[in-house]
Amino acid sequence: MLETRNLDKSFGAIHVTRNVSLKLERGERRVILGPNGAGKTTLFNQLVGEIVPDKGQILLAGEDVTALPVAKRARRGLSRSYQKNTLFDGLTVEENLALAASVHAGVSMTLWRDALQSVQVRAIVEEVANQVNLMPYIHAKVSEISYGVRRQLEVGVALATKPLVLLMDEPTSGVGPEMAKGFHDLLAGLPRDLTILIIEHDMDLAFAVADTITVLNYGEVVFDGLPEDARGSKLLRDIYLGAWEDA
Ligand SMILES: Nc1ncnc2c1ncn2[C@@H]1O[C@H](COP(=O)(O)OP(=O)(O)OP(=O)(O)O)[C@@H](O)[C@H]1O
Repeated sequence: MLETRNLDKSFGAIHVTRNVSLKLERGERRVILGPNGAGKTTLFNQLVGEIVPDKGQILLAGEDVTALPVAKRARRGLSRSYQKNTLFDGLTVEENLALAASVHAGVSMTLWRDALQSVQVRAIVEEVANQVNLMPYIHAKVSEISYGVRRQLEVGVALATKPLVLLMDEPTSGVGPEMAKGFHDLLAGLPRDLTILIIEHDMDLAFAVADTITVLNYGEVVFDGLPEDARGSKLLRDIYLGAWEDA
């Protein structure tokens, strides 16, 4: 569903992505691990089209999207849930979801309120709000909801575009342990045919949700395989996981 072939990127003398080849099957949930500065976010930026790779290819559902700009890639089904806040504070949870859904549904709007008049948009909003447990906050303004609920809404906004592939950059950063556990439950409730790629620093969460794990170091893939093999690998434990588990 999502594939990179020999992706390579340098910023001047810094080689940040080194010959990265990944292949995610439909419905696969993969976690990307790696120390600070390993090149995880830079890889994501290339996947969504914010950064152009120097070499290599990116394929989405079998089609080469390497040259496509961000918006066109998104329309093909690649959606990113941002670590930075991309919500409209003055609008309600429902309205934020409706705006994202209207883009997918191709509903034309002269006013943002028009989005909620569409039956198709309303159906997506309801479905997504249930999936990410936002019903209790549906009429609250974004400025009134907690940080943790905002993070849920960011995932909801990404889901409302009905993606084939969802990219999440540290979805639990800055939330407490209880919220992180809630996020695990949230992921468990998402459609099994949705392909998900997550950058995650919380090791427990990473091992709990991942079908597969990729470890990056200095921009290079140093491990690609099953979580149980990542846990069992002495090299990885010593270099990456050990240090984090002891922290
Ligand atoms: N636009 C840029 N220009 C120059 N160097 C950059 C740029 N973006 C990233 N880098 C460098 O590329 C390297 C990889 O950064 P990146 O943010 O991708 O790592 P990361 O694995 O996501 O780290 P973290 O876990 O801290 O978020 C770092 O050395 C960073 O300083």
